[in-house]
Amino acid sequence: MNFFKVASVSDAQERIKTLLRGCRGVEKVSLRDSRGRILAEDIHSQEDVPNFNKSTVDGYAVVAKDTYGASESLPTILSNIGRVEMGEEPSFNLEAGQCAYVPTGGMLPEGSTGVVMVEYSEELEDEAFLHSSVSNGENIIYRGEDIREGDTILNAGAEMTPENMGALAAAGVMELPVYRKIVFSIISTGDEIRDTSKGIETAQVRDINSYTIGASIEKFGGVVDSIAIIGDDLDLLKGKIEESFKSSDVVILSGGSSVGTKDFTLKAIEELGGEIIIHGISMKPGKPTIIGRIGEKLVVGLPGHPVSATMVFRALFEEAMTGGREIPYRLPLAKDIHSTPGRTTYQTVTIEEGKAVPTYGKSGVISLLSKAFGYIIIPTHKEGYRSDEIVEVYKL
Ligand SMILES: Nc1nc2c(c(=O)[nH]1)N[C@H]1C(S)=C(S)[C@@H](COP(=O)(O)OP(=O)(O)OC[C@H]3O[C@@H](n4cnc5c(N)ncnc54)[C@H](O)[C@@H]3O)O[C@H]1N2
Ligand code: MOO
Repeated sequence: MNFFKVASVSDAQERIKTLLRGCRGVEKVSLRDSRGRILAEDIHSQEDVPNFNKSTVDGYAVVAKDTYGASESLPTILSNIGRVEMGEEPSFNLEAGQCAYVPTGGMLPEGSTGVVMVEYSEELEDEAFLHSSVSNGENIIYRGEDIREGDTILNAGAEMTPENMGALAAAGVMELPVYRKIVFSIISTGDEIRDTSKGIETAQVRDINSYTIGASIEKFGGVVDSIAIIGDDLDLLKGKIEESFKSSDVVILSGGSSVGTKDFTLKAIEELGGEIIIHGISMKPGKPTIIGRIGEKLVVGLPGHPVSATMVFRALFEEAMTGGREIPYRLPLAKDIHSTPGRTTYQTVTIEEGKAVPTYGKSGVISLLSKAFGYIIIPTHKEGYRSDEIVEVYKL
């Protein structure tokens, strides 16, 4: 393999980001179906939330000043002028010397500046004895206090979390523009690869990569359109890539990226008229990675080794697809780690007694990942980390 163009991890990430942007259209989805989607435009509120002054307690709406000095032994006595019903506008206003019963969430009569909780009151015919004072604004949410008409509720790029969905629901935004999900096809290559629950012959291997990559695509908000296993046959591979691109934005290949005589990924991209953008990344594991394009579409050849394929996919696509990485845990290291100079090392770790413990294994061994808690990234220029240094651990 000619690694004369080996790229840094950050170069490769930038290329992927740019290429994915080209595939990203915008579509409208209903608020109910928006969880996990990324907003394509800022969303402004067309209304005040709430659209009335409301009580946050069951109690008596008052002019706060009237209650000043009220206590258990010396109540304020106010004229009780009515009851507010939930969901209804009160038919009266409140003036000094008056109070009115308002349930939690009920609309306050105009003139109210506080609400005394019901447990500090006694109602006697058309009067209420209030045994506690309230300050101005106490127990009230004012019109527009939550969201004001014209406010930006969410910015473009925001992820639609349950909480963000709540904010849009409050303002009645029932349909929203989100980025279209990126559509992927996965092709696992190799004469030895099988996808079956039945027995396999000696020297055959069960397909792992379409599972790890497929699930990662969905986790990062993409769609898996098709999955195929193709033997080491250049024409079959070319045909499958062309077919996949009829309905996908990105084709992910695994295997066949290294130097073996049957490693066809490079040839397939070139013979389909594509361009090789990156061949080789200074990353460990995952050096023999290929990034190419055929027209506007992106083709990525991941190394066949399952640990490498999974880690490279995450390194290249997580941020580009989700807009950010999850915040890492900051933990002390249990022992020294040495890394390969000139390569960004993705080092798996477990956690024991609050410390990150590096775990080692070959990149063909998937249990290295399934047993790990997460990984740390050792930058190219670092030779490693010392025991007890604080490191950032990303969860797998
Ligand atoms: N002479 C050299 N040999 C290798 C080099 C090198 O620089 N010089 N690099 C090694 C590294 S590092 C990696 S990573 C692999 C990458 O090889 P390929 O991308 O060509 O992958 P394959 O040879 O097809 O497969 C490698 C290994 O992984 C297994 N595999 C492949 N696909 C799957 C799958 N879908 N599910 C489960 N396992 C899979 C495959 O059976 C092989 O065992 O090259 C090294 N060699
Ligand atoms: O890059 Mo290989 O991906 O180190 O195992």
